[in-house]
Amino acid sequence: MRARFLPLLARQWQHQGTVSVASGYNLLRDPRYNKGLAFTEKERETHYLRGLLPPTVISQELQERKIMHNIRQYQLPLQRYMAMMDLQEGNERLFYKLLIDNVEELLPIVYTPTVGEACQKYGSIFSRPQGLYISLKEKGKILEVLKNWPERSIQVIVVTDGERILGLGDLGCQGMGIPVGKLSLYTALGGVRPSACLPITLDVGTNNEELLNDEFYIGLRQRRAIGQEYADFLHEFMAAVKQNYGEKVLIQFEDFANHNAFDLLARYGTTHLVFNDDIQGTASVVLAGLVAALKLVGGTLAEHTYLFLGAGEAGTGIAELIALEMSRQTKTPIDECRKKIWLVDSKGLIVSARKESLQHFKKPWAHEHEHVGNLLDAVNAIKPTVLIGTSGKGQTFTQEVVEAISSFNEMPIILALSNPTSQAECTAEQAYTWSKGRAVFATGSPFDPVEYNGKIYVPGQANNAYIFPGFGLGVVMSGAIRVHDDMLLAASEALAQQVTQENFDKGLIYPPFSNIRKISAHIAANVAAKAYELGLASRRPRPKDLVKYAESCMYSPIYRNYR
Ligand SMILES: O=C([O-])CC(=O)C(=O)O
Ligand SMILES: [Mg+2]
Repeated sequence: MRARFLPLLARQWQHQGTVSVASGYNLLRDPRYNKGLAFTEKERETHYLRGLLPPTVISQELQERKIMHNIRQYQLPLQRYMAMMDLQEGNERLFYKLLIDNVEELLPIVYTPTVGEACQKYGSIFSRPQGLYISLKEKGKILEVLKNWPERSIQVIVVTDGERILGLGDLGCQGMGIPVGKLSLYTALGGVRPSACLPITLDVGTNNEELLNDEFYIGLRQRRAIGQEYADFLHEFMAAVKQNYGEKVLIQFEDFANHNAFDLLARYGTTHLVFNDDIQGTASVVLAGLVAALKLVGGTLAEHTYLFLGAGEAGTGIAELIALEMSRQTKTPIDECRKKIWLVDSKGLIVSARKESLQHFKKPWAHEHEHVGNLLDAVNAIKPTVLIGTSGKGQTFTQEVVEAISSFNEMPIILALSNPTSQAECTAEQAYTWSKGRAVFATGSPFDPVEYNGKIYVPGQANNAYIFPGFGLGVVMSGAIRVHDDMLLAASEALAQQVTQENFDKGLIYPPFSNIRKISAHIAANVAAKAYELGLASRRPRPKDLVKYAESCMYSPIYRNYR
């Protein structure tokens, strides 16, 4: 049997202390090593593939052209999503090659918005499981479950409990599409090795009646665990992760509901390497966009007035990072800076009279003001220069709202951040039309360029996908043991620096995704530099050129030659 080992596999398995046999047939079914028709004659000979493949040998480039051609034949985004997932499960390198080379076309398929629809229909489209499912059934055995995952050296975990998937609400166990999608971006956009990425869904039940009654639902059929039961389960999970993977695994919390997200970040921020993408990643990307937007609109951060619709993770996270940066720039206490930022929630403007009844994460934003019941009145009362939507509810920036903010701003900055597309506060077309082409506009989900009065307007995509892959790479490559707010500011600064004059000329406040690997390398380098500066980096010695080092760490999807 010895001759049947793949040298590459044999080495890795020996390292893990296991001995397995990769015969030619199994090799074709191992997504990590499969190359399909791109196996060379020599490889087919040495790795027992003769007869298992048709005679033709083709290049990875031709495979790529073929798959793109096939994917474009599908009319429905969900079909394209399923084709991409099949490819990921069949030929991992080809999947990443495709995603990297066609990032602008494929991002909306494997990620927002299509991934949202995929989660909603996950039970029906489910074919091969991806990621690790840890349900309440595994309580007391979470460490054992982690050990069932085939990889040992994990660098990044993205974990959800499915309670607030994008702006779509509680999708229970079917939220798995999100960690899978986020980690695909960690690899494609940030260059973290796929084998070092672990998507996890914690199934603590769901309160989504439709799913509970759906015969195809894949999760536990019970209502959500809450209170102590929830806290204990999460605690077991967090402890097991640290025990199994050590201190330097980055745990990204994703799409948890507000009532858990802030507490989890606070509780584990001092003992684990944790990052909440919806609070911190979104904040970092939006701050970068604002800093860039100031070059178009003028003024400093502190000279602007901000109004948010939505006071959850994204809203308060962004608000806090803006205030932090403002405080730094002006050397003013952060409390003072917060006064430039106003938030509206479902009960109206957040004002001091409401303070007692507010959830703790909203309290810092309760300023002196009379009661204002809705967004339009708040816009007229506060007269913001920047309007940011983070409520998860679509079509809430109405024509009146956009016209109002455009009436007292030459160039209002309007960010409609809620995802997916159906939940966007307004569309790109609405923003440009209602502001008469004057808005500096970006959205969370992708929107096509819009023609208005004979001019083309290109909306930017203010999505945390710009930040978390590079941020994660920076954390991992420096061996950081904790996340610090200054590292988020460093990521933000690096992203803002990547916006070119050519982008500004098109009204863009973010660079295009086509350059994302280069952008990620700069973000990673800036984040790592900050981690070293703060004494949080454990990788010694510090590489001299961090951008070069980041680039050298990045995974390449080009096929390897097997001896
Ligand atoms: O996934 C995305 O597109 C951005 C995000 O984190 C969210 O909306 O929760
Ligand atoms: Mg999210």
